[in-house]
Amino acid sequence: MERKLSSPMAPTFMVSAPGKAIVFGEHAAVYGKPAIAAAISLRSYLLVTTLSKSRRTVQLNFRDIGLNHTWEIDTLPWNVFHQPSKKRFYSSVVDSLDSEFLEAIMPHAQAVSKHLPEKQRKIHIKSATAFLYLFLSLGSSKSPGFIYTLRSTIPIGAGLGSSASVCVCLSAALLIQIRALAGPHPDQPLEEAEMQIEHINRWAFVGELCIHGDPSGVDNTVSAGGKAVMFQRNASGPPSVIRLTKFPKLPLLLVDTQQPRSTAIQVEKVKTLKTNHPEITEIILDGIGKIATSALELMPSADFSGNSDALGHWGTLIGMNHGFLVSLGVSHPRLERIRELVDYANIGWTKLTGAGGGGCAITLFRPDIEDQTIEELEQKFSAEGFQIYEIILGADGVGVLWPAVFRNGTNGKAGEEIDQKMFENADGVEGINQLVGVGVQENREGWEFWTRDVFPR
Ligand SMILES: Nc1ncnc2c1ncn2[C@@H]1O[C@H](COP(=O)(O)OP(=O)(O)OP(=O)(O)O)[C@@H](O)[C@H]1O
Ligand SMILES: C[C@@](O)(CCO)CC(=O)[O-]
Ligand SMILES: [Mg+2]
Repeated sequence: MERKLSSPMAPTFMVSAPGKAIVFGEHAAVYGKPAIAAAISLRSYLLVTTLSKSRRTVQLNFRDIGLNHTWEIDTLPWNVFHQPSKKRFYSSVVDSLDSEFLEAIMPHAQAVSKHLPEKQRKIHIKSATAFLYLFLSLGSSKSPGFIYTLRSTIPIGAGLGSSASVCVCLSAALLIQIRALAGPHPDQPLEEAEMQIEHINRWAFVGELCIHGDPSGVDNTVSAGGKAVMFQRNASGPPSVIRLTKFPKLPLLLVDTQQPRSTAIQVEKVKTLKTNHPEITEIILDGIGKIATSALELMPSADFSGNSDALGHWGTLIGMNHGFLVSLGVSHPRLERIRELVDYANIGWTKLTGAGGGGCAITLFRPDIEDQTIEELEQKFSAEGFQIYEIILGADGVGVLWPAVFRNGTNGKAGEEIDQKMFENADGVEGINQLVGVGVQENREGWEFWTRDVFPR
């Protein structure tokens, strides 16, 4: 059965999904080793506006990367996607990309931002490809016109799962539009909510495939489900995912090198190393997996507040994990500089997080470190051009604001629509958070999440 995207009368709505920090196991996760990751309080927000019946266009307005492109719905390659032999039904499990689909999309994705320098254009093409693949897989040629406006507070290409959070937003929005999802609502049975998260997650993975090449699926899994997970890819079938209900409250600092890089390229680097030095690389990847397993074993007994033993064990594992990642060639001099500054001060353990090659590092502080010592370190980071993020681990997963109206009158009149221009023009991260940030208590009103609070913050 083919489902139609919702009618022209549908109200404007918004979806949101978090970024993530991988605490243990990046890169090894691609090769089926376990990884531990947590959703963070930085998020992406996608506003979906339905156009009047006569305007049959779809507009992708991805403000953070300066992408704004409109396609005529009738000119998109629906015939290729909807061939009887290939039709991807809304409930299918898709775990690889179809080369014929990609070929059909390519001219439409490449039509974006023709006049930009190659590097920037590549970013646009990746996002447009992910969008078109999902839109054509899930939507219908009879679709009314839409505008998809996206803003994110997650730095792009910094290892914090920006791509996955965008893909989760796109997947959730499209599945809502074809009415393949009920809820979320507060009295929804847990099992039903979990199934819907999984549905969103699977299509988000397809988006990640368009952006990354060979993603393990850990980023979209933790972004969709929120909180924290132990994730392990299986040789066939879906990955094994354990939701971690007792994730410790960690004294953590997140530092961005501001050195951009692409996850796909870093993953490719490890692949080449594995081809050239299969045995040694396998030992390293296996070692990383053992670290994640060991960290998980420590967790049920770990009360990290004031328990220096448990904290110290995790710290040692963080240091070892980083060492292995250095051996895989995915660190960067700027990441090593962060580690060096923390090591000199002897106040904690540092590892890169995400794909490396730049991007972010996490530092776990030793117990009883004076606030002043941390402040001094933060000043050094700022002076050397590093950016510090304050994050909370264990954030909510994907959520919906339906309809997208202000509930309490803090930002606009209660009941007034969050219109596209207002959202588009929100001033930077602060402006986005003030307008719609679900981390801001007043803005949470009206948002519904499929995830439940499994551990206290
Ligand atoms: N806010 C955004 N707007 C539009 N596209 C985005 C946005 N954030 C990420 N993307 C897309 O995702 C790509 C970056 O993904 P990439 O996987 O390289 O980095 P990341 O997801 O931030 O880091 P990691 O995968 O290591 O956690 C960009 O090139 C762009 O195509
Ligand atoms: C580097 C990697 O392990 C994590 C990227 O956040 C890639 C992946 O698992 O898809
Ligand atoms: Mg990514």
